[in-house]
Amino acid sequence: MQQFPNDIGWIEVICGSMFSGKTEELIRRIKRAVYGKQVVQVFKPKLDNRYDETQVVSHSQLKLTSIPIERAEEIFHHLSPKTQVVGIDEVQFFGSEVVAVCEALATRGIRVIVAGLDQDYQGRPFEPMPQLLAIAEYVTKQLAICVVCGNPANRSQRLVDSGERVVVGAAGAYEARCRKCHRAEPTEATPPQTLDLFEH
Ligand SMILES: Nc1ncnc2c1ncn2[C@@H]1O[C@H](COP(=O)(O)OP(=O)(O)O)[C@@H](O)[C@H]1O
Ligand SMILES: Cc1cn([C@H]2C[C@H](O)[C@@H](COP(=O)(O)O)O2)c(=O)[nH]c1=O
Ligand SMILES: [Zn+2]
Repeated sequence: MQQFPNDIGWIEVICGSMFSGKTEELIRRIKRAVYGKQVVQVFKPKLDNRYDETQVVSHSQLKLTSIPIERAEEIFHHLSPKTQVVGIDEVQFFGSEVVAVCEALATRGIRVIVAGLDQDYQGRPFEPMPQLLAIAEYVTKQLAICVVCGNPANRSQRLVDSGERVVVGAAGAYEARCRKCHRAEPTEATPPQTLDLFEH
């Protein structure tokens, strides 16, 4: 009989806008799994080389070692038979095949935790997130803070002039905005708050 790492697997989705804390939440869950002596592997798309080639890095500089891959199926080439938890960051950069990969991992008894954008810069559902939300057992929607008005933000405002859906970037290229302040077309950056309460 085939041996599964856990009695049962499942899929957890952490979604939301940019700067909403998806990566921080992924790192928190992975850390807790490691405290629990679970065998963990984390993957990220090679495309996301903003802060580091191999590490998953949050906007607040929390870091986690990961395996960079181009296509979701590569997870099976790297997967150790003992792995109990698989984390995937920036899941929106994988094609629709990541849905079947997550499903297969969960069916094998693996806890799958994926983090990614639910909307693109125009506020449209960012595939494959809608499909992942449909099949997940657990869904967490994170909110950032709108940099224009201070309300909860569920959208990512693009600041660079491009109509391509995929444009890798962080602060300077995007900012968090609520639905009232968000514009589907790229806009200028919101001027920063002049009062600096934090030491650098
Ligand atoms: N407008 C904002 N709202 C909330 N957090 C922000 C904002 N701008 C920067 N941050 C920082 O981003 C961190 C979240 O980073 P991260 O987990 O990488 O987000 P995500 O993966 O959702 O883009 C916050 O803890 C905070 O330090
Ligand atoms: C909205 C939007 C974002 N992106 C890119 C920009 C970043 O590289 C990632 C999101 O990173 P985060 O960890 O959620 O901050 O996605 C994009 O390519 N297209 C978009 O529409
Ligand atoms: Zn706003």
